[in-house]
Amino acid sequence: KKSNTIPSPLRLPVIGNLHQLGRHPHRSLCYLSHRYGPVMLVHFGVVPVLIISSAEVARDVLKTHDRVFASRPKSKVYEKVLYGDLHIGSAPYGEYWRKTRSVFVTHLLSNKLVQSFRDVRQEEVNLLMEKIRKSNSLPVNLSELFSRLTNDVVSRVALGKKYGGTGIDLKELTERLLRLAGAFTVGTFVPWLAWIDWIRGLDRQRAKTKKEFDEIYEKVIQDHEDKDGHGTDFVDVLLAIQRDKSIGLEINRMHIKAIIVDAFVGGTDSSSTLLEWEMTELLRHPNCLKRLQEEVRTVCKDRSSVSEDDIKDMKYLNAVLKETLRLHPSIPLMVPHETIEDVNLRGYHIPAGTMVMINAWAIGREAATWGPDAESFRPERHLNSSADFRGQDFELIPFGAGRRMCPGMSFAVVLNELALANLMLGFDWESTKDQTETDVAESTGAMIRPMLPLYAIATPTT
Ligand code: HEM
Repeated sequence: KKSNTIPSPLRLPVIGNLHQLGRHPHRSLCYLSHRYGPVMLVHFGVVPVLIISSAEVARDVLKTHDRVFASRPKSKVYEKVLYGDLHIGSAPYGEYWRKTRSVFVTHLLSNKLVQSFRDVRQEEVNLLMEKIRKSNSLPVNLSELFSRLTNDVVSRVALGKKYGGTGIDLKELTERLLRLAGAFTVGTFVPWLAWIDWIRGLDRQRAKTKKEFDEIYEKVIQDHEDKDGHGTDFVDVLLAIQRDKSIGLEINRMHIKAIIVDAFVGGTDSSSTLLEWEMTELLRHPNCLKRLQEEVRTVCKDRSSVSEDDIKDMKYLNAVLKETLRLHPSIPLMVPHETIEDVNLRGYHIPAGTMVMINAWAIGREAATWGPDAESFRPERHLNSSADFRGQDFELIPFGAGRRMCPGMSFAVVLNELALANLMLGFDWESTKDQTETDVAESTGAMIRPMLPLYAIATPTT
């Protein structure tokens, strides 16, 4: 039977392998997988977690056995800080998840709708450029500006306006929510130590934040109902779906709030983090920065801004995006999956109800696929390669793949490319530090951004 036992590092009583995870579990699990293989069982406290660390096995999980691996583990944290299983990201595989996800994809994030918010994106990117221009070549905090950009775009698309100046700071609240949702909770993995979370005050903070969120969204929905509008923002569309029961999904206020939170939680930090990593890597690699600027300036000769129509001709821009997503997937361990029935994976028996994590970070750095320079930032590698992040190529899965793949990918990519291209056209860039020192140290948590805020000096080109 030995050959059928899933390789697993030795574990300690009570804490299992938690002591081996360190500050950056995606890195520690990657190193462990070099020893134990791409299918490895570790224990987070008393909870067994299957870790997948190669493109080949990810294909088996997300394509061959996609349905079996398509559920999510139940999360007490989601119940305390968010709306539990009502979110698309946390709902177990089943009828509710299928229908809500279909609403999200066809009614909120269809290609047509993403296109219809084109003016919103262009206006917000223009505002970003304006703010940078005002920095007068002094160091500017790009992390803060990128976060403002993605929050404002999602806010306008989802809620119809930015809610700035109304005493409501959705950006601060979303950041707090993400921090609390991602904070390590002892009780999740060692239930009889849950009192530690209580002493740390985590439960209290989560309840408080949830209440604040709930009150704000209540007000937002009320505003929309009072207007009785038939607009196109997410709340309008969801209220219309609530009235018109023909799509077979009964939704109430809690569902609407949960879906709006999905747009904020899914679409703000992950997108601003991507811009931060792109600029971090470009500042560290001035040759790549120069090549990208040349491409953008050639395509947009004599113009002061880049439009979305110009992007399709920018091959190097797309290569920079892919290379950044390969080395710095915003959510390196993706969102945990759970098996809905027993399955045989590469000769190992995986029981129903097993938590599964796919290490997209490790997969993006596999030397077997990406070569000996897998750790280097080299966008050129994508120019003659067909590998894409759209869920068909398992060596590049920053948005996941299969049934649970990120439904917001197109939304994120179009804003990202527009913003980055404009930054390249409008400014010359200089790091505030020696280029080799520009920091690639990572934050902690489920979402990995640069540990320190990114500052740079921008000199307008016109
Ligand atoms: C750079 C930006 C983004 C990245 C890197 C990203 C990445 C991911 C990843 C890795 C997953 C989990 C996939 C899996 O479990 O297999 C996910 C799920 C999800 N994302 Fe994104 N995402 C981004 C932007 C967005 C945007 C803009 C939205 C919405 C406006 C969004 C909404 C969601 C939702 C709702 C899910 C849950 C899907 C489900 O469980 O069925 N994401 N995303």
